[in-house]
This record gives sequence, C-alpha cells and structure tokens, in this order.
Amino acid sequence: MSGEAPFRHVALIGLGLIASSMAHAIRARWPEVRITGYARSEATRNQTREIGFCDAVMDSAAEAVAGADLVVLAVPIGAMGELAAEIAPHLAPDAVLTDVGSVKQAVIDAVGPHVPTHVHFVPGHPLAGTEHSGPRAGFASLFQNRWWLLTPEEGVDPAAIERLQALIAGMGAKTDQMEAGHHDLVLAVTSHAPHLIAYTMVGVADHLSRVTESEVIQYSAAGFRDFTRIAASDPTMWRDVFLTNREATLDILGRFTEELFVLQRAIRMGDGKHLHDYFTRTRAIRRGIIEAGQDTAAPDFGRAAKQDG
Ligand SMILES: NC(=O)C1=CN([C@@H]2O[C@H](COP(=O)(O)OP(=O)(O)OC[C@H]3O[C@@H](n4cnc5c(N)ncnc54)[C@H](O)[C@@H]3O)[C@@H](O)[C@H]2O)C=CC1
Ligand SMILES: O=C(O)C(=O)Cc1ccc(O)cc1
Repeated sequence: MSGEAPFRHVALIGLGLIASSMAHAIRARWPEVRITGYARSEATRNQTREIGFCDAVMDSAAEAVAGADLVVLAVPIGAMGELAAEIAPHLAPDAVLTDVGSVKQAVIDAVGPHVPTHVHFVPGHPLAGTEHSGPRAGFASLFQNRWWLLTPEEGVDPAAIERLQALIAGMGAKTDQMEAGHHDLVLAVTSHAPHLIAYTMVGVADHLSRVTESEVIQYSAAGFRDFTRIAASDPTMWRDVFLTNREATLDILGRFTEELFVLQRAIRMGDGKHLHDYFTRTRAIRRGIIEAGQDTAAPDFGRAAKQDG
C-alpha cells in the first residue's frame, strides 16, 4: 500500500490500549507522522516514553494537542468532557477531533459544546479491543479487518470525515457511519449487555466457589473461561459505559431477563423442543457471524490486566 498520510501530526489524549494500538498501527503504515501524547498519570507517561510509540509525551493535554491536525480522545467516557474543555483553546484551525469511546451520544453531549467552530468533530468507535489496559497492552494489528463506526452530526465537513476514514483504512479497519443513538442501541445488544452478563456470571461463580472450595476455577470449562476474560476488562471504562448508555442497556437487559424466564420455564417443564429450537436459532446466528468474517478472537498475551489508573 502507498499513499500520503492523511494527517501530519496526531495527538493522542489517553495512552492506553486503544491509543497505543493506534500509534503502533499509524507508525507501521506512515512512519513520517508525528505522534504526541498525554495521559493523566505520570507513571503512564513515563511507561509510554520507555516503550517509545510517541515522538513526544507531554505533561499537559494542551501541549500535546498544539499544532496537531488530528486529536484523538482515548480516555474513559466519563473523562472526555473535561478534557475537551481543557484542550479546546489549544486546538489548531481546521484540526479534526475524534474520540474512540464505546458510547457515542454521551460523548457528543459532553464534548460537542466545547468544540470550537474552526475544528471538525467526528466521533468514532473501533469495534476492536481486549480485556487488557494501559500503554503496554497495544499492538499494531488490533484494528485489522475490524469495523470502526463514525457518528458525525449533520453538517460536519465531509473532507474531515474522509481524512479520518483514510487514517482508519491505513490502520486496517473498515468504516461505516450511523446516527449516535442507533449506534448506542446496536452496541447495547452486541457488546454492553453481554459484558454485564459476563460480569454477573463470574460474580455468581465467585459466590459458588466459596461453597465448592474453588472447584469452579479448577474445572473451569471454556464457556466460563470466556466469561472470565470479558469480566477482567477495565472497571473504570465499563462503569462509564453503563452509566452513559443506561437506557439502551436497561432496555436490552429487560428483554434478556424475559427470554431467560422463558428458557427457565422450558427447563422446569421439560420442554426439550423449545430448548432445541431456541439453540438451533442461536447457532445460526453464530454461523452468520463467522461467515461475515467477524470472529477475530481477541489475542491473549497473558499480560497483567491493569497498568494504570
Ligand atoms: N478496551 C477496549 O477494548 C475498547 C475501549 N474503547 C474505548 O476507548 C477508550 C479508552 O479505552 P482503553 O484504551 O481501553 O483504556 P485504557 O484504560 O487502556 O487507557 C485509558 C487511558 O486514559 C488515561 N486517562 C484516564 N483518565 C484520564 C484523564 N482524566 N485525563 C487524561 N488521561 C486519562 C489513562 O491514564 C490511560 O492512559 C474508552 O473510552 C473505551 O470506551 C473502545 C473500543 C475497545
Ligand atoms: O475484548 C472483547 O471481547 C471486546 O469486546 C473488546 C471491546 C470492548 C469494548 C468495545 O467498545 C469494543 C470492543
């Protein structure tokens, strides 16, 4: 692949899994792009300096964004509004501002009011990640062949969207655009509710293991292990997801509970046909996902879960 980089200078605010993966992917594709970074904790800034995926790590967000033509907010959702206010006076004319938050309407509500008229705000969400956090968790291929959804509001400069799409394509991902509220409902089904269910299942097993003296861990089968991987995800990030995508998540969890009761009843009544029909339908969904090429399992590097706060 060839082609000029769509941005000269990318500023990464927050230096965790997503930002570090972006830096590795951008560098692999366009080594000439200048990458500056900032994170709240000094420990993270120093780790990032050691790893070396930024050209310069600054001690303030304002310094990191100075002169950047792309600024990426890659922090937990609850921190985005305050950071946007902090960087707003320092953003360059015609800069593109994006974020990578897992919820979109709340980010638009928190960040939007601070965006100066000379800046193009294009909210985004890479549908790629792992349960690991911090600057050491990133890797260049994280976004390969994954979706990266954009939710710009009406009237945003199409050229700004195109430049961001070109950067995302250079990192190996595919882009699509949708309205923020729709994004949040889709993600409540495909990601947010499943994460909450995994957290719950591991919580249940934790209570049970006190009774069975850790047999739950000893004989942990693949299904439960998948849940424990998901339930090891960053607590701050996921707290913010549920607090900011409240309505959609509660809607989906309500439906989930209803279905669960129906299945519970089928088990109680010995209704094997109901169970078999239900599992046949869900199997078809799984096959559909595999055929669509979306089953890229998250890699496990066996790293410590949390590197930074
Ligand atoms: N982890 C995942 O699998 C995915 C996460 N996302 C989204 O990406 C965003 C970042 O997530 P990760 O990279 O996984 O998180 P992370 O926990 O690996 O990194 C977050 C970074 O933000 C910094 N930070 C936290 N509060 C800050 C503040 N007030 N000011 C400045 N820096 C601050 C931390 O120091 C850390 O460097 C979140 O909004 C999350 O919803 C999107 C897709 C996947
Ligand atoms: O690790 C996993 O299985 C994930 O589901 C990663 C993930 C987490 C949050 C997102 O908003 C997008 C992707």
